[in-house]
Amino acid sequence: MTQTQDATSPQSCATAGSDVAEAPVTVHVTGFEHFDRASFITPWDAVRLLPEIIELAGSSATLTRELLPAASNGASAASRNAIERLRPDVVVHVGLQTQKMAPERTPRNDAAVCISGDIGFQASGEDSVSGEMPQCRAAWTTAALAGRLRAAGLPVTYTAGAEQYAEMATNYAALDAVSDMAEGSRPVVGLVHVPDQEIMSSPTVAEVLRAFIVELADVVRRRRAAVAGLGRLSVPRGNRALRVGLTGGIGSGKSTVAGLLAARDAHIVDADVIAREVVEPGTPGFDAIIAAFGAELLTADGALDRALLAERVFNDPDARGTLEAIMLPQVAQTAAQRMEAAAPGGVAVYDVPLLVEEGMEDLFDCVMVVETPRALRLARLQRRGLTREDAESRIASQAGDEERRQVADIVLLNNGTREDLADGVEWLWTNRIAVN
Ligand SMILES: CC(C)(COP(=O)(O)OP(=O)(O)OC[C@H]1O[C@@H](n2cnc3c(N)ncnc32)[C@H](O)[C@@H]1O)[C@@H](O)C(=O)NCCC(=O)NCCS
Ligand SMILES: Nc1ncnc2c1ncn2[C@@H]1O[C@H](COP(=O)(O)OP(=O)(O)OP(=O)(O)O)[C@@H](O)[C@H]1O
Repeated sequence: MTQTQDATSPQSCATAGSDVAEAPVTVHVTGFEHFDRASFITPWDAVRLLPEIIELAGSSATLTRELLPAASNGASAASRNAIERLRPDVVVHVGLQTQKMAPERTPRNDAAVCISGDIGFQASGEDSVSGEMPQCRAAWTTAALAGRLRAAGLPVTYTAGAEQYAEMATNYAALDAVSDMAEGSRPVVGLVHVPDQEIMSSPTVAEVLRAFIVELADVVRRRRAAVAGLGRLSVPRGNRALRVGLTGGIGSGKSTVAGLLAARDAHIVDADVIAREVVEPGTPGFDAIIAAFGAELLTADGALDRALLAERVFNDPDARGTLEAIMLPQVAQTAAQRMEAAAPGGVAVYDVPLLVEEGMEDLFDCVMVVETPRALRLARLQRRGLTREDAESRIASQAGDEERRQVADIVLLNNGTREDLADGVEWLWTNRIAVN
């Protein structure tokens, strides 16, 4: 039979819950002093315009500010120093946008957005940073936050990231500093590139920064609520759609649950659907995959041979990593835009198999995990045409039930009939989703 289960017990923790939700969030924001050309000062101008206290739904963020030297060594040291001294919940580095942008997709808890406007300025000399870029992976956080700011009408583009110059040195110093800290006490690190004030006024940039800080502070609040065992749903979200992350292992029944939620007017975004769109023939994703895996992946009619690609990637973690590095940032970018299209007060659901693997949990107000015994999943996948071996290798490529449970606010056990599942979703909708 189907059972629904809260990962937490909100009623018994009501008092502690309000303490956690209302606790202020500390934010350290830095901006750069002038580079070698005096007019390029927007970062610090905008940072100075930020209020000392930013209102959050049911809480507040308190800001400290710091002017960083433009030289990379000085900026890195100052950044590291501030993190170690202040131990803020959030660090935001604001730097100048250059025309050269390269992927910023670190696996750590950072987020980078770029305010549109290309000023064609390129830092040089001691501003450059040598050494390896941190390990690259999908930047869901980046894409999601940029999507949210854009949905709020702010002039933000998602950028794949920044070149290696002073600002990146600062950001990497911050990431290095936080990765030395114990898990759980690490600040969320955000990076913003802003255009010169001739392109965008400092008050507009400050407004984008404010919204960015609200989103990062809410990531912190949801993480706190989850760690305290209260569930992310306990954090007030203000007047926007409820963001639900729906996940589960392959064949667990996510799409079936998404269908049941759609019947209640939830706005559904499906990662697997987007993952097909971004590799249609003629897309940059398609070209990148052929360049990485070879033309033998083409079918007779010029499309991607998905079965052959599946055979390659689900038996070879390196190949899977290559495919994910190409696809996941694009999937994230589209998904974030679609999630934010949900009306305020509505429910937006992201049906995504790799929520846990990609560390997306704290971006959602609620993480719903569908769990089904392995034997049932194997049987369902074989009915769908996968061989037992293929089904096993896909399951082995994903996180396990225990890892998904660790991040769940709600676990939905799909071990009964479809009617049982529908009853479980009905209960959850009425008692957990609709009441929020
Ligand atoms: C390898 C591909 C071409 C196989 O296509 P196919 O049509 O057989 O499967 P489909 O895309 O419908 O995915 C079915 C299921 O496989 C599992 N799966 C897909 N990609 C992955 C992955 N990278 N890691 C683990 N499981 C995966 C998911 O549970 C998914 O629901 C395709 O899965 C793909 O492009 N994967 C890479 C993109 C990706 O990681 N997508 C996950 C959602 S963002
Ligand atoms: N309770 C159930 N009883 C019988 N069949 C079910 C049940 N739940 C789901 N199914 C079937 O199992 C299969 C897998 O379900 P579904 O497609 O919803 O899973 P999924 O988690 O979205 O899979 P994927 O990871 O491949 O996207 C489907 O054919 C679905 O109709």
